[in-house]
Amino acid sequence: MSTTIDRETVHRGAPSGEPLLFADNLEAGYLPGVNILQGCSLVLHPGELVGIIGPNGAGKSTLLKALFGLVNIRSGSLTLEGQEITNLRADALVKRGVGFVPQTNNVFPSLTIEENLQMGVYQTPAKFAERVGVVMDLFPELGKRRRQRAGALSGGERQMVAMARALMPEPSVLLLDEPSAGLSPVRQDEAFLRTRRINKTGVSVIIVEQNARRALQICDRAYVLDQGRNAYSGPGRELMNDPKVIELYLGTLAADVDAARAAEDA
Ligand SMILES: Nc1ncnc2c1ncn2[C@@H]1O[C@H](COP(=O)(O)OP(=O)(O)OP(=O)(O)O)[C@@H](O)[C@H]1O
Repeated sequence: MSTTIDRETVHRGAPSGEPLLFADNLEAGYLPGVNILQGCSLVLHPGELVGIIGPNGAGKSTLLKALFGLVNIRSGSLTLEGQEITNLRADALVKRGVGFVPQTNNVFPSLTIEENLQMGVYQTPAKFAERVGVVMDLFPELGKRRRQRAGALSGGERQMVAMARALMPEPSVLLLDEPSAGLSPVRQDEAFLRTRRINKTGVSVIIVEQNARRALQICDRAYVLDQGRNAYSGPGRELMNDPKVIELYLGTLAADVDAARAAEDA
């Protein structure tokens, strides 16, 4: 395993102290001999909301899946509270307090909302009664519809069920894969606000997002990935205003700014 990474550069703006989750120089991929992650690193400190942004195919979702044991890590290491968890299976990670919300197929459509939440604590069913109230407080919209099948819900509602299910076992770390994908602009805003609200309850969050501008607005810090490597990192608002990041990765933001300036000048 290479240890040549300049931690200061790769994790710019990160708090000092022991990270909750530390991915160090990960190499990972799907096909033999083809690495999608080519030395990615990331730290998440307690209470942080950290974003992963970057162009299509940069490896953002692959990094998240590697953190959750769904893609084999070939080199590098992953620790949770200082304990080695590299390549632990997803069910073992859930037991240790890691939750994951996939981008698609993230609910059991034939089950009711309540049954979906029960699946979230299938390893510790006795926790259901205690946790369901806490989670429903975060998603009051779901409380009124507990007996409705998840398959009959809108995309935004399914996203809520998926987040609620992942929160049922009381994770310390929540991994979210593009929670705004496929939602209308209003629903996207709600998904970002909800993510922030979950984070404020004390859950540390890593969010992968295509909508880089909105992600940077809510994140404490973010990593920009490019071709399976760390390209930039820093506080969300700082990255939003970094000309290099705008030019290379926030094309839409640059276009928005240009359009706004043009409108002001007209
Ligand atoms: N199951 C898979 N099998 C083989 N290759 C895959 C698989 N999933 C993703 N890839 C490849 O891995 C690379 C990175 O994909 P990934 O989904 O991690 O990127 P991303 O940054 O999340 O992109 P996007 O924003 O488009 O979702 C791509 O070249 C993709 O084709």
